[in-house]
Amino acid sequence: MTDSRHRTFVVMGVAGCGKSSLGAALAAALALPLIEGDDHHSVESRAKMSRGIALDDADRAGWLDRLGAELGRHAAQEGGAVLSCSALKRAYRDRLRAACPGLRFVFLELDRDEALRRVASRATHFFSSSLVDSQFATLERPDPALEPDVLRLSATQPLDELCAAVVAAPISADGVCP
Ligand SMILES: Nc1ncnc2c1ncn2[C@@H]1O[C@H](COP(=O)(O)OP(=O)(O)OP(=O)(O)O)[C@@H](O)[C@H]1O
Ligand SMILES: O=C(O)[C@H](O)[C@@H](O)[C@H](O)[C@H](O)CO
Repeated sequence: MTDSRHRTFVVMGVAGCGKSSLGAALAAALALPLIEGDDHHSVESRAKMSRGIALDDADRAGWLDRLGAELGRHAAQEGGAVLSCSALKRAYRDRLRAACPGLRFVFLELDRDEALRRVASRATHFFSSSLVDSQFATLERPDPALEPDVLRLSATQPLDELCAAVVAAPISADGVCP
């Protein structure tokens, strides 16, 4: 029986990996609400990123708490949700896990050159392409042994294949991806 613990997802990774694209596709495929992480940054954080200044732990703390609260609310009221959120560090992911137990993460892996190409090709987005290197410097890749609730996928796969892989991923009795 599927419950909200099995239907609450965070699509994570560096800028440009495809979080928003896969998040939207997954939310549509599973008829779940989408929480776009970028919509919940403070005005100050968005201004920093537009100026090419990377966020730090303090900038991200309140943002992660707002996202955790949104996840918990949607899980309780709507049986799940899909969140697009960089969640670059283990501590950030743990903060979300604490706010919404049973989360499943989807890590979209992308190399630096392709991330830079994708970010630089977006003319209107607030995120400065000069920040791509800082995203990789901050990223703590999930260790499968320590974070078994993370499904790793190559971000270069076509969107429909990524979406199908998440939907088909096995779930163990405690709600994590084996
Ligand atoms: N699977 C994919 N294959 C090829 N291109 C993709 C794929 N997914 C997304 N893209 C493209 O990569 C760019 C970045 O995608 P998207 O905005 O979804 O990434 P993001 O991780 O949400 O980025 P950010 O965090 O900076 O907002 C877009 O131009 C999008 O069309
Ligand atoms: O943690 C962060 O540094 C931010 O969330 C960034 O990752 C951006 O929000 C995003 O990637 C650009 O849209």
